[in-house]
Amino acid sequence: MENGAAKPVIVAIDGPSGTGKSSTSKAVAAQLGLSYLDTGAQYRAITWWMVNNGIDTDDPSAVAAVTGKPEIVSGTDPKSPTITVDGVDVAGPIREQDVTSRVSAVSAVPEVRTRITELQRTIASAAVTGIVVEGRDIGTTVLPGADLKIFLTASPEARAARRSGELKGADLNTTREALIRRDAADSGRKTSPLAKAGDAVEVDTTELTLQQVVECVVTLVEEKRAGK
Ligand SMILES: Nc1ncnc2c1ncn2[C@@H]1O[C@H](COP(=O)(O)OP(=O)(O)O)[C@@H](O)[C@H]1O
Ligand SMILES: Nc1ccn([C@@H]2O[C@H](COP(=O)(O)OP(=O)(O)O)[C@@H](O)[C@H]2O)c(=O)n1
Repeated sequence: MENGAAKPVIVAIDGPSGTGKSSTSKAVAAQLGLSYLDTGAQYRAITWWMVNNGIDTDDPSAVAAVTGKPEIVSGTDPKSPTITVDGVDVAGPIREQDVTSRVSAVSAVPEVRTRITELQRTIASAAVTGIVVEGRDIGTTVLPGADLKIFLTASPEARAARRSGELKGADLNTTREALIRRDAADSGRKTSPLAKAGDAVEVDTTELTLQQVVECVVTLVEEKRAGK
């Protein structure tokens, strides 16, 4: 590139809930001076809008009909990522139970996926130094040409324990069941299911600390940049 500027690096991190995608992606992006995009937050944001506007989230045609209405804006600084819907900060409300229980149904609607995927590609192509994008279908569908693809896994027990730790007072078994149900819905849908790309590096985080996972991914990015 001109002026010796490095080519932007695109990192795709996929995997089921509680495997450490968000924490790993933010830390890797911050450490390497890259942007960061939480695509799950975008699906949660559109779901929040549907719930707030009385749309029946179990009716795919009702969801499809209004998919273009909300304006979703993601701030991509890994040190303070933001998400707004029609100018309203929804970072808190999108983590609430009513959104979590409906997001898989909304995100399975093809019109929703087309719209959010376009948004994701626009954000990724604008990242000057590069970006870490985390989700379910980034390596397979959104950015199949990513420089590095990571697929994080962890046992359901470890993932449920991590999530229960966040949701104060939540019962471990209930959290585990809800998490397994959401994984099944996300993996089983027709359009862009949760899946490992053929060329993704799989990292099982069950026995690793967050710091170890971050170091592993940073090393892989640096190796890619060095052309190894
Ligand atoms: N390797 C790890 N070991 C222990 N806890 C972890 C690890 N990775 C992430 N966590 C914790 O687990 C929870 C879920 O992590 P998160 O990054 O939100 O996962 P995801 O984005 O895949 O759902 C967070 O509280 C996070 O601090
Ligand atoms: N690229 C993506 C990211 C999330 N999603 C959907 O959005 C939901 C919420 O994603 P998330 O990353 O916030 O979920 P957690 O793993 O943080 O609980 C997932 O369960 C999927 O239904 C998706 O379909 N595709």
